[in-house]
Amino acid sequence: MDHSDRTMLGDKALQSHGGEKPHIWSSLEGGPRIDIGKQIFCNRSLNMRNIVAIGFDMDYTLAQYKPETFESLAYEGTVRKLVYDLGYPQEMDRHKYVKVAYHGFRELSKEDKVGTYGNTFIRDSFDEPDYALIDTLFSLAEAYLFAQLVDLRDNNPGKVPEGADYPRMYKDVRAAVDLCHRDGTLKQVVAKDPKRYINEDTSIVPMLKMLRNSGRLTFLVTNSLWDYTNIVMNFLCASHKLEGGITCKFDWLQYFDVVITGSAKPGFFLEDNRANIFEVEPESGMLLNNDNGTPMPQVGSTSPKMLPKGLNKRYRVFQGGSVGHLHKLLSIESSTQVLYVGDHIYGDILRSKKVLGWRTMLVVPELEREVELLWELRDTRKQLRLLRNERDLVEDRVHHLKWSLKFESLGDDEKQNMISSLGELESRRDQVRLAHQQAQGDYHQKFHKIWGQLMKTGYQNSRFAHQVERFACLYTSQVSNLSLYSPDKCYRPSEDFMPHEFIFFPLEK
Ligand SMILES: Nc1nc2c(ncn2[C@@H]2O[C@H](COP(=O)(O)O)[C@@H](O)[C@H]2O)c(=O)[nH]1
Ligand SMILES: [Mg+2]
Repeated sequence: MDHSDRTMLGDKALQSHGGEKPHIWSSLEGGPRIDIGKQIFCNRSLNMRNIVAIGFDMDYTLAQYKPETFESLAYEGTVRKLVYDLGYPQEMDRHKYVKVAYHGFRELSKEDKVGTYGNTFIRDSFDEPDYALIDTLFSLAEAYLFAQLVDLRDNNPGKVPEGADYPRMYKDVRAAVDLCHRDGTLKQVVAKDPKRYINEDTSIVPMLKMLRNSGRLTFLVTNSLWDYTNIVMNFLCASHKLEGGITCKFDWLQYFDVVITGSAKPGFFLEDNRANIFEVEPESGMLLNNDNGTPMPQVGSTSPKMLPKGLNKRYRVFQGGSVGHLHKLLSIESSTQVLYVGDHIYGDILRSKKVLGWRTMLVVPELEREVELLWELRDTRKQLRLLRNERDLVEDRVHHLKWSLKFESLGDDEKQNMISSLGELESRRDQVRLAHQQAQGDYHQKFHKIWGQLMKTGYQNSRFAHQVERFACLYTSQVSNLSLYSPDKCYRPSEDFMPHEFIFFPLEK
């Protein structure tokens, strides 16, 4: 590994977020070298000095679920509901992949793809209700199961319940997944053994402490309800202490000025949302009426019900409400003073940015490997560009020869020479085209066997990348990457390039 490799990749050994000694910016070892997979990327300038409050989503942002256990839990829970409540058969093959242009597990031919989706590249038109968006990791089990049912219906139509066409099957899967999230199928099991389902991240507490020491307010806004939130946050913020035998049920609340559970995002971000807000009594989970965050007496009582003794009143937990309540509780004067970190481009990022004007940071766990691979495959990319340039060059020469043969008055010898050159060039063009296609396919498969690069569709940015660019001011692979940067950092976007400017750049080094 040469020096530039070390600079780009940083020192992994120093940055183990799951390890005992988290490496954060404010520690003595903290500094400018950051592993590329853990860097924070910037779409729009963001000066952290202007940020007064930093908020976090919980599920798949602070809490990263383990795919090998959590996704199986979601998948199996959903299958049980489909089989026992909705009459679907039990046998469904598990070990295949799906892709948008697949029908079940059958890849659509080019013609079928055009027939189904049209041949234009309209990134924004694939919206609900005609399309289902798989844009949160929670949706994976659902997408996989639906593909299995499509296969089952095509191959064994008699085995799916009568009248179950594709739309109905999707609705059934959706309903079963939804129920799994509401009736305890997932949460009861995770709550019993969080360590089995959620990654430990010992950087979270130091990150929150650093942000708070820098004078920032911190808050949590999650769609999960209080009982589950308390279990997950206890695990994330106190698991190492719990192992020492200390039970610290609400200690984690000290890291947040306000906690809002059951927030019903994205509706939460609408300023005209009239949802009621309730204060949660942490011990009992009881909901207390309040007036815009101010405690009020319950009917039959003359004084507001106070939280249990010993629980610092400064730490406040709520359920429901809207962004208006939150701004009031935190004394936020302008939306641009708030940075919100979430994993769901639609539920967390799009509305909060577009409607409200909050600054946003999207967490994309797949990005870590994607960025590392981009770095590892830089020579391959250079080869691809060379092949592409060669293909263009040969194609241009073929066109030119064909034109000359058609329109120039040529002597017999000259014409013969041109015809044989044309033959050679056409065969070279076919070779280069094939080599380019194969190299391009191999390159994409390095990222994901079926999907290829997350942020690309061929040479263009994917729909997901397009949304990230539009709505996420910052994006990164893990929430705790924030701990690797100064809390006063001024994030600046990279320079924009138009296609004509690439003429002047040498191929990547
Ligand atoms: N009722 C449903 N709940 C769902 C579904 N998918 C996810 N979820 C739940 O939402 C929250 C997400 O919390 P956040 O911290 O990311 O805001 C979590 O409790 C999930 O269980 C669904 O399809 N239906
Ligand atoms: Mg989330």
